[in-house]
Amino acid sequence: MIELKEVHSYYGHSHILHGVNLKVNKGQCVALLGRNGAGKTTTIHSIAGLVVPKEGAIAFKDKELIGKTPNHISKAGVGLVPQGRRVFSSLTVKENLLIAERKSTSSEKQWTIEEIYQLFPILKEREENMGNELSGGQQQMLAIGRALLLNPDFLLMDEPSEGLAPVIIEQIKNIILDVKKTGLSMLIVEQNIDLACCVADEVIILNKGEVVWQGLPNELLHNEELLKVHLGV
Ligand SMILES: Nc1ncnc2c1ncn2[C@@H]1O[C@H](COP(=O)(O)OP(=O)(O)OP(=O)(O)O)[C@@H](O)[C@H]1O
Repeated sequence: MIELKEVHSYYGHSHILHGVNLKVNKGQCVALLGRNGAGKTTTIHSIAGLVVPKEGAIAFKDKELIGKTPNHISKAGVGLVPQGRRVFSSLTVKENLLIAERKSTSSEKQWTIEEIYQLFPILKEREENMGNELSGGQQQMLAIGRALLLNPDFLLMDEPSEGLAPVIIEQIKNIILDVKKTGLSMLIVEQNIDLACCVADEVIILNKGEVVWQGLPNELLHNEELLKVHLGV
């Protein structure tokens, strides 16, 4: 589905990604973990076209993404649930969803607003509320709903649990599992190791812009050394 080969990304002269290699297969959910500043968001932004890598290759369904605009990459089928949700605060829930609705020519699944409401019943109840009247968890649901309405084949999620209470994180975890059941391929950046290991088929650890470990969630959870050295647990 998507493969990054030797990706090098920079902010100005700061060299952030030092040859990242990773692959997400069709229907697979991969979690990207690492300490603050490891380069997780930069990796996601390099795929979405928000950062343009200077070297390397990103093949998505056999087409090269590097050099394409974020709009082109989105239309090619890559969805993004950004860090901090970024819902439109001065639009209602329904308006936030309506502006995201788009027919896809590539995706097998065509999401409707009604299906988003089935996934998140609370959004239906709040459909006339403004974006800034929602709780953090509800905003996260809206951000995921908006991304799904663009009918992606591959979804990037940047820290979906950030700043949320444990009970809401549990809900988000179940939602990610529900979305996964639809067959959508996903790459999820997370600080919450339990959430990541519960939803992911495979885990990748980044450190200083390089992949330092890759394996199964269970292998990570039983590797105290790895947890301590790279994740500070
Ligand atoms: N816009 C920017 N300009 C300059 N440097 C940046 C910019 N955004 C991020 N960086 C730097 O790039 C490095 C990687 O940041 P990135 O946000 O990718 O890390 P992360 O692993 O997602 O961390 P976090 O968990 O804190 O979000 C950090 O050293 C950060 O300070």
